Amino acid sequence: MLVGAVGKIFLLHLVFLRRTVGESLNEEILVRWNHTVNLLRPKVGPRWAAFVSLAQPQAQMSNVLLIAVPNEYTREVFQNIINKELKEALEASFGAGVFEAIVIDTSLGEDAPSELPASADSSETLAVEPERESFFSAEDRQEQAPSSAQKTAYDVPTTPLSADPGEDVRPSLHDLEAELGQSSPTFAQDPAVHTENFDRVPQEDSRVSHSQGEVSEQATWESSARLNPKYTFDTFVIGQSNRFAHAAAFAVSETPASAYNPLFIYGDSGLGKTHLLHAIGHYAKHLYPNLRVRYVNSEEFTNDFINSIRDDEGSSFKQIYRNVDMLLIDDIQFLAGKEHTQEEFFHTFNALHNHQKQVVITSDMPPKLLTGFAERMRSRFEWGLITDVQPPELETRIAILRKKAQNENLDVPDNVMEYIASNITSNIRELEGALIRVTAFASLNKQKVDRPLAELVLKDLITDDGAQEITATQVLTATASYFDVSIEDLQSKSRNRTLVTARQIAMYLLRELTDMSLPKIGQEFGGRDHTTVMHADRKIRELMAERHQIFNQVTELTNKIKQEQRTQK
Ligand SMILES: Nc1ncnc2c1ncn2[C@@H]1O[C@H](COP(=O)(O)OP(=O)(O)OP(=O)(O)O)[C@@H](O)[C@H]1O
Repeated sequence: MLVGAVGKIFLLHLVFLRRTVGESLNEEILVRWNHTVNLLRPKVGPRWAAFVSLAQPQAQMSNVLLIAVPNEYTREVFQNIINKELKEALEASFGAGVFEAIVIDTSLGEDAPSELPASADSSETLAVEPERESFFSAEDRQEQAPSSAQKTAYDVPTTPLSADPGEDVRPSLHDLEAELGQSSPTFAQDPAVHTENFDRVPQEDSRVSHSQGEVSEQATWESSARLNPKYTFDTFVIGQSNRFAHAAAFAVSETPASAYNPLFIYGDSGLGKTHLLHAIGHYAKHLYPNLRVRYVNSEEFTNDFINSIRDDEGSSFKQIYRNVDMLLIDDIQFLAGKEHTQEEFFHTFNALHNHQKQVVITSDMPPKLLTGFAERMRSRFEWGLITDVQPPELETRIAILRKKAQNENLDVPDNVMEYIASNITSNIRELEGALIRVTAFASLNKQKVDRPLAELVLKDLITDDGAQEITATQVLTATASYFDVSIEDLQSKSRNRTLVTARQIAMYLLRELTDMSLPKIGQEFGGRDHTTVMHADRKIRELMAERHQIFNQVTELTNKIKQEQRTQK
């Protein structure tokens, strides 16, 4: 009963959030936020008041208020310099027990300062306590993060706003409205406040260091969390299509098992679900270094389960999956119809949930539409928060390409990014693939990247393919015939040089041209591990920019597969 009620409350939150995030922000939150801002500005003084006006409330979920700020630096200011004042103002406006989750939304202010003002020794306008100032280094951050011994439920306030329905601890909206007055400006809407102060911010001091992307790739991947170092919040571009999912993911990392449990993210292939899942793990581990996080694809979960039965090691399976603080499970749809694995997952889920451990799930469908799942399983998926990711709109696609180019040190003019982003619209993996091809071709031929070159390279990739899907069989058949080998050869364990290349190219093409997950692709090659597929994918991407032959082989094969697909329509 209680559980059902909790589920309903969270679903109501979802509906509420949809409204607040997707359309207009709930008026009550705005009023309370304006009140917060009014309290905060005089307390923090002119230097930091300008930062306050850059923030905007996004939504309130239970006792968590999501606040968006334009960049990491502003977040640091909120979290470390004016945090005490913020908490007091929030309490006065939203009531006791409400705490903030601060997310970054770059669209909020491109002019916002991204560095610490040189003269900002903090003593000028706000008496900053030494320990808060010291938060400006990554090491300090680590030191201040709670150790597992100190933590109870990750040290987050646990009193939800509505903990006791009979006792509303919030100040009344009426009081706040009265206090604010009808004509009181919303600071976030006041352009004068946005620009005020920032012109004089010197561009120096890089003490704000973000270590989450700096961890050694090998070390991280090999750790039990199994997180891909490239998939962090830093590398994730926020747009209209994923804003809500990002905010929810962020809140979960900041307050595991407190904000929503489970968090269920669904959407079509290649739209960033896996990326968000890994980002949650990275950031949660960054904030709580002792947190035990485990990322797993549902197919690997199935394999682990089956192997544990085969090897009579059920207890070690339970040990692995039930002794985590955060389970990140990808592509849950692959458990469809797998009765016994589902049963095991059901118990794993219950064990974790009952012990206030966070579960995050991704899927290609919302829980209600997941076929092949027991009802009790689906209803559990609905206990927490459900959110989707949509295909990104043009601006976000361009921003993703820009970020990708920046991360990989690729020099790509704007009009080329626009061309790619205008033509590849529904899958971010394909978007990235197109960018790689164009830059690889330019590098191989020592040409500069420009629009005619992009059109030439992508002429066969950018076609109206209709809804027809490319299948694994098509890719394997085409690759085998191209290299004059058999499909069995591709699937074999042979290390023959030609076969290794052919196999890796086939894996790369399956990744780029189909919706198949890494484990699923591995299965097509005699049950190889998903990390082998990841390795092949990365290797071919690199080789395409280094070796003409590989670039040509990949391009010719892609064209061949696409042509076949068109003739079949
Ligand atoms: N908003 C984003 N910002 C930056 N990169 C993104 C974003 N969304 C997706 N990507 C990139 O697109 C690629 C595909 O994303 P991802 O694997 O997370 O998709 P997915 O939804 O999990 O797909 P599938 O369901 O097929 O597993 C990844 O390289 C990821 O980093």
